[in-house]
Amino acid sequence: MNSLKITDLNLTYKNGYNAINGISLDIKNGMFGLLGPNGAGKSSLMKTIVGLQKPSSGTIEFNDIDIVEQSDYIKKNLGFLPQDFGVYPRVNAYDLLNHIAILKGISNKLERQNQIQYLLEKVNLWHFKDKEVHTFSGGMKQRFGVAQALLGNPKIIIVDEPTAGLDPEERNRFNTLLSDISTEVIVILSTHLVEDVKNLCSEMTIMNKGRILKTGKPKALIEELQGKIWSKSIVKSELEYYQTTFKVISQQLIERQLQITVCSSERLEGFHLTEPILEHVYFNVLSQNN
Ligand SMILES: Nc1ncnc2c1ncn2[C@@H]1O[C@H](COP(=O)(O)OP(=O)(O)OP(=O)(O)O)[C@@H](O)[C@H]1O
Repeated sequence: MNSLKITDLNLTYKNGYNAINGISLDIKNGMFGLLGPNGAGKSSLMKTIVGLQKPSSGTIEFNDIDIVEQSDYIKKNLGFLPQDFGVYPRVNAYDLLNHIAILKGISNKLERQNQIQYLLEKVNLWHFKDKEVHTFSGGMKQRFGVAQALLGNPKIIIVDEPTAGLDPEERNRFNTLLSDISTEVIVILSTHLVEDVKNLCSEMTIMNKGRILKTGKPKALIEELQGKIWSKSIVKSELEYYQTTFKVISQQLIERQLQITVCSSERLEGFHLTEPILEHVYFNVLSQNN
């Protein structure tokens, strides 16, 4: 079992901005969702974990090794799947993986061959090994991304907004693949999409303004809101009244009708009691901390 233990982490950028404020997290094998709006500090946290920048204070231990001091240890055990690789060189899938494997330090040729074949089969791209990666569809590129992240048998994989740009079928296939992998390693999924966390993660945290606002199992966090989520269709001119009178956690247009959602422990006359979902957890936590 791998473990990533972050204790009282702080990061202040040179311009004085506190991007990480006293974050503590304990992450084990499985998929961990790091959910927060744009600018919440997710990238700052990821970059600090992988050793691209040093925290101002606090500790990060990976399998009991202090990786702030020994960042090589995490780099050796890390797989990274960025949101977008940018432009692919005009090289076929096999050769590109071979090149990345060399960069990752897999110096034995036979070992490289075995790993590349194994991984291309695992992500269902073995038949396309001679095809240039820039000609792949979005889903194939994402699966290729997973294969490159898995080269060298990493113990921790960091994935940034993985399903952006995938169609629903590709998204399902990709999600199944990630969830298969995560039984033996830590996978941290950084995203602003509640949907991805809901589908994939057994543990999650919601962060904003550099702080952790809530951590737990998605199911348990949803359960906490049972009997407290109320919704109502209103007209736009009433919105201000409802916002000042109730704790409105979200508003959305449903068939051109404005619907508000309110979190309240007390019964609300004229509202419908609604089954809580993870979006309610997310918006409720964010609205408490704005
Ligand atoms: N090098 C830097 N110097 C100063 N401020 C920075 C630096 N990098 C990021 N920030 C600020 O830190 C805050 C958090 O940014 P960060 O990129 O970590 O957020 P994020 O949650 O990953 O958002 P996104 O999903 O938009 O990438 C932002 O307000 C950003 O402007």
